[in-house]
Amino acid sequence: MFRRLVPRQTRFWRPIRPLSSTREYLDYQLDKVNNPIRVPKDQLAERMAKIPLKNYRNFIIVAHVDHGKSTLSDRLLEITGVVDPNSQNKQVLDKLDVEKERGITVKAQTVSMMYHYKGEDYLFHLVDSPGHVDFRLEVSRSYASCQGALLLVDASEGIKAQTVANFYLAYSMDLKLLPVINKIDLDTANVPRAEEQIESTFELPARDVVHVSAKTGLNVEYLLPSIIEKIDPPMHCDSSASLRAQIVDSWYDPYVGVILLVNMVDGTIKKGTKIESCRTRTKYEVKEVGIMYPERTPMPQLVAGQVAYIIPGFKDPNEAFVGDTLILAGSGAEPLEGFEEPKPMVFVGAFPADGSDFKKIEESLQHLFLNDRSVTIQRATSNALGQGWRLGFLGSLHASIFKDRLESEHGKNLIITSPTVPYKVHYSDGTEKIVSNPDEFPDGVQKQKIKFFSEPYVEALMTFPGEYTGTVMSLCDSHRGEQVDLQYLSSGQTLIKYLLPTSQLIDDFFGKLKSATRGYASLDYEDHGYRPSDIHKLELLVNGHGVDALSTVMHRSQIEKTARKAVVRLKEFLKIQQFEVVIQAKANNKIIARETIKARRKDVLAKLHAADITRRKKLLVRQKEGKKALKSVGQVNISTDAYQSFLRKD
Ligand SMILES: Nc1nc2c(ncn2[C@@H]2O[C@H](COP(=O)(O)OP(=O)(O)OP(=O)(O)O)[C@@H](O)[C@H]2O)c(=O)[nH]1
Repeated sequence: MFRRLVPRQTRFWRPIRPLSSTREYLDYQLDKVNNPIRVPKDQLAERMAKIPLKNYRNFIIVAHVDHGKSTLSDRLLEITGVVDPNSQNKQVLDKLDVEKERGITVKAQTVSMMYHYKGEDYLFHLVDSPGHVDFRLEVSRSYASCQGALLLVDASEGIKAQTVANFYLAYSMDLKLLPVINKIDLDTANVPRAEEQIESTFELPARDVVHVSAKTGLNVEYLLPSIIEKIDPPMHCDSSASLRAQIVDSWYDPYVGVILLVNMVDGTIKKGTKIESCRTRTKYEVKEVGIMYPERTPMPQLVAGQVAYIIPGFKDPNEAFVGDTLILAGSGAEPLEGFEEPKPMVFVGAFPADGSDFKKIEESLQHLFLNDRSVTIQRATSNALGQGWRLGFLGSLHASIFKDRLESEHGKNLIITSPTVPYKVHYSDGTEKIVSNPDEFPDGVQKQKIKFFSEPYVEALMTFPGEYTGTVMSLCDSHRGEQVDLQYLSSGQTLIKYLLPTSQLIDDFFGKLKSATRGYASLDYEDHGYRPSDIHKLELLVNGHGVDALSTVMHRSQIEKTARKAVVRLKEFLKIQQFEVVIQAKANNKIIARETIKARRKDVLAKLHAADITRRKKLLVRQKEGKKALKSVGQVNISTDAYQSFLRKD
């Protein structure tokens, strides 16, 4: 009889605390027969209200990119009945289109689960966090509402750079770590090696490691008892104290306006509660409260220890501040400590192709901003492109994802300039200025009062198979890198640390590293401050007029090659003009490269039969419309397409 209770796939099963003996494992299986672990949806509110704080578990899943966080979340949601295992809805927590398209997590998402174990109900709040370094801030904010973390490691890849970085972040925030080895179903899985790495790198005992396959679901259900046993409840929270709820995330819904995800630290909140923002001192009356299950599910009230949503009933995204504390109106309760402010590493300019779209695009930028507080937005003006915005991002993946989100909404209506890093200008009188718009970078006579320039650096940590050591070192050297550390690990991997200019990192350094190591390298980095540098502005001129939106700043060693390439590319995209056009690249008051486009007139009617009047009119109207999409620099009209093609990476 016992044999039937133990599924065949449990040949992979090994003692997992708290099921550390066969006896306990069988008890668990029998208990499950009598007490289903799933809580029926119609009993949710009633049973949730009775769960004591000691039965709450708030945890996050952290791992290197692609090690299976979102897949594991899917399985946990299925086991606890939050989603139907037969539904086609995969990667439930990757909600943004860009996440589904690219298969990566960009936003941390929270979901609640209820679970019945050994005669008691438990309430879990699970956070699926992004793995990529660019989203570190998003991860660290999510940590604030968690007491534990599942540290997921791919059985065939082992520990990678971001596993290490995420481990230290979680460790520094005092989270209880539960090591999990995933993808044990793969032929290439090497569980003993991954265990050995977890033990030697993180000093987490191998006997605590749970082996799972998030894809097939193997062993995933045994993670839930481990979470209960190993991760502490949020005992610092107090539902009898005066309300204090911290805003963890926010997003916009066209029907109900702004929605806030809050970490309930103290007190309770329900529909009709009058709340106050500690930051703006504005008061609101709560319209709805509830949990993410995985969609918004209204509840009669929220209590301390929960991570859940509230609808405060306002529509202006600018009123919501992540990190802000909400208290009972007029209670005077002390605000909670806020979050670290985002520090943008990459900037781009964004301009509407047609100036009349400015208001519409600005509104949608604000909605995107509401959902991604790591972006900074400022209005900016360009001589060539008119009024637009300067956007700041945490890294190049972050920038490219935000750009995708904007482009999918505004398509061809937006021109986005090349990414740049914030450079520093040090003046002779001791003052400093950060310049994040290349066009504002001092040039020519403006340089007289300047002592020197400096540029931001990162300390990059890379891991890859030992055979690529030489290739990676020459890649780093050719990107102005400076070696800091080199270690050969027992697993046959090399770990190196380099100081790299951030400008080099954002120029698809990771892509180059991946192709140099046939996809095996992993990269992590942290800010390393500014270092003096021989940097200059490279300007593109069309018939003697500077095209400010195409200016870039770079190290002296790159100027000549970039200048030659740029004039050829711009010539290619400007193509047909009605008179001769001279394209020049200028740096340090010197023309470095030049191309000329010979005059040519395009006759749209050339191939048309003289009598075909309607067709003739149509073509002339189309030509007129085409001209509207042109932006004029000096006497030369540059089409939106030409800007977009030039600025697109080849
Ligand atoms: N064979 C196998 N594949 C898995 C398993 N778990 C996840 N995968 C696959 O690994 C890939 C990455 O999985 P995700 O769940 O998207 O990984 P992630 O860690 O959420 O990725 P990011 O959010 O981008 O950091 C997908 O193709 C999954 O199908 C597993 O247990 N076995």
